[in-house]
Amino acid sequence: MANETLAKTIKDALSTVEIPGGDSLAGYGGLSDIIVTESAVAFAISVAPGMEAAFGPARDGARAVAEKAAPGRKVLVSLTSDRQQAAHAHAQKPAAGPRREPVEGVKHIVAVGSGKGGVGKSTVAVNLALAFAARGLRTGLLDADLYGPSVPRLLGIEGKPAMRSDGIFTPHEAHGLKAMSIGSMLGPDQAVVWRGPMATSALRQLLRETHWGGLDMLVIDLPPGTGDIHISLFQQVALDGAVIVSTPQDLALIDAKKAIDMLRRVDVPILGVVENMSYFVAPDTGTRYDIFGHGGAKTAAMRLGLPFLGEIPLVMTIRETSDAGTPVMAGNPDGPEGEAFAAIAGRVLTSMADVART
Ligand SMILES: Nc1ncnc2c1ncn2[C@@H]1O[C@H](COP(=O)(O)OP(=O)(O)OP(=O)(O)O)[C@@H](O)[C@H]1O
Repeated sequence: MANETLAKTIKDALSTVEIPGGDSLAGYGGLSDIIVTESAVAFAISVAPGMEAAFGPARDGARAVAEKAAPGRKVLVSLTSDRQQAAHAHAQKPAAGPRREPVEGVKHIVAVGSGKGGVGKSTVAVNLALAFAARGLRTGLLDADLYGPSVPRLLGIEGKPAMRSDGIFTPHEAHGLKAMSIGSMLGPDQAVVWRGPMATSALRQLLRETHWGGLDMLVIDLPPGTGDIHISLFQQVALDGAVIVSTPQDLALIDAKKAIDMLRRVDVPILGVVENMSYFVAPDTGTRYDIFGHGGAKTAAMRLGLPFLGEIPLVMTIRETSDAGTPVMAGNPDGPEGEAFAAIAGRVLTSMADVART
């Protein structure tokens, strides 16, 4: 069935779902558009603050109806009270919110974030995960970068993950990692239509409705910047901490500081800062050039009292191997770039142990 036809079928079927007050969900003003992709169906139900519990049965009913109408697709239904979300996002210090729950079958979770896009956050996240795996840790990678999911390309994975009959995903496996990407749930250019609450809910379900199968470490590649998705993730998931990736340029550092500020406000331990594209190594001569004012992130980390985790040079091999779906840590772990990532992974583990002690 075409995606638009299926969206209409689901909308019609929602007329059988009752909301508090006795009306049907199909006619309710707080129901979002129904987004249908090849692998997923997503929609949001916005309710007035305080009405979440009352709408719980409607959400469950809506999910059941949509699952019946769209067998084989993951159904993501978010129930949100928009005003509260907005208040959380902009409050000086967001409320601790609901309990921070561990993820079943996952011992440790590390998020990788950046102040802005394009600084190499996904590249660092993937290679960091591979470096953990190389140390013998059972490692997973969750690509939460809704607006530029790059893990499928970086790991060379294609298609949607398998889903069990109970709706739980079986993650992809690549280079010894278990991997899930929000990208495999979206069609091309679809991120923009996923409103904040819907994206948040999709992410929560990806995290919690995947059979990770016993992991020592889960690395989450966050979307760039700071927003509702981050805050809701930080409020709901027990993270060991976050790694911030920045380039040495002043502007990237200003944004990185904003991300650090947000993490502090939501009480997420900051494990340290990685400087990516730290210096340029000429491919022909191997000569090193500090063209971006190398060292900016280290200085910033020291000023902010944060561990500096290491620097990664700007080298063509990193880009080429990533584009080919075999990141350096998978293809050439003993080369200089691989060693840099391995050293950073070691410092992240030390930092996690330090945080756990305090
Ligand atoms: N150290 C590096 N040397 C050379 N190229 C790099 C390096 N780090 C990242 N790149 C390249 O820069 C581009 C952006 O990297 P990446 O996708 O990891 O950034 P990002 O911060 O996750 O961006 P976005 O937020 O847009 O997803 C990619 O083409 C990647 O291969």
